[in-house]
Amino acid sequence: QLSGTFYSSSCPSALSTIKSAVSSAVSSEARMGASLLRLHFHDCFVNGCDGSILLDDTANFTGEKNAAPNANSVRGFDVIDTIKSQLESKCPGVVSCADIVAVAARDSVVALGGSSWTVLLGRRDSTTASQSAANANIPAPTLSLSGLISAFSNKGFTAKEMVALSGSHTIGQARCTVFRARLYNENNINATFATSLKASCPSSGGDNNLSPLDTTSPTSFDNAYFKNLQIQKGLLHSDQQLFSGGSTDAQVNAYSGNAATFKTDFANAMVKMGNLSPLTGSNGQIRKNCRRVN
Ligand code: HEM
Ligand SMILES: [Ca+2]
Repeated sequence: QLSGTFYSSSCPSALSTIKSAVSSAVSSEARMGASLLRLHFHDCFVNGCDGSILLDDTANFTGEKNAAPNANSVRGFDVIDTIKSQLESKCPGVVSCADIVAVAARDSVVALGGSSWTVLLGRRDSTTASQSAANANIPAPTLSLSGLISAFSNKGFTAKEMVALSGSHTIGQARCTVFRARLYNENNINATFATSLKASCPSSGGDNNLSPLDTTSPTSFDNAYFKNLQIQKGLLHSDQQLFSGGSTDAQVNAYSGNAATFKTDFANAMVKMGNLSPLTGSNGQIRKNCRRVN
């Protein structure tokens, strides 16, 4: 139902406009590429890729921005706003916020060295958002391997696709508060790695201090994340679960040994993620401002 050429006559410069804005944001701050990728994930896993995560809370509306997985964590909203205002001047009322997020995620991965994919377009924007669905559907870093497999299976993904998508953690940062318990309570962590992380993530305090999810190459979309898992250098509990003597060890080994396979499988899984229940036709709307309904 979505189509790669959806804007080719209604807004021919849509894709190039998004690409330039993402390139410039990522050259000012490489981490922004990671943040934009995550924004698309957290949009799509909550009632589909409909821009719901972009809606601001108001006095009489509670959206997803303050859900537990998003609060003080998800970022990139200003970049999306900049792109939206550029597109509203070029082609008013045409390009949805949900599509901007989907294209920005792809352009971010490419800007940091990942493989490209064709983003199918034509998603429309929601007029609602669900904090409770965000809390329920976005996987937590405390999940076990079976919990991770179920969370993705609930959205139609295989365990193999879950491993590929988790390879997103080859870029970006995480706050001390989400990995502290792993540093201080777990045994399947490289001792030198744990000691060095403890310097910026004390047993109490420093909750917002950041560490890279991929200690080797946090601004390069490569397969170093999987190599780190093999030596117990996963940052999150959930990361290390993928290589912990269970059913996904073999896939981690495969991606660790073959970066090209990882990048191809990742790109294919991203197309699938981008197809999660989009609003099309006359459902939803094209927001003028991504932060509020029209
Ligand atoms: C497998 C289950 C997953 C869990 C449990 C998980 C959890 C997390 C957590 C806890 C953080 C750090 C948040 C913070 O410090 O506030 C994070 C960051 C990140 N996640 Fe995931 N994630 C998962 C899958 C994914 C997927 C599927 C994607 C993308 C397709 C993704 C992309 C990212 C990126 C790029 C960052 C870094 C963001 C930044 O630096 O701004 N994650 N994730
Ligand atoms: Ca990397």
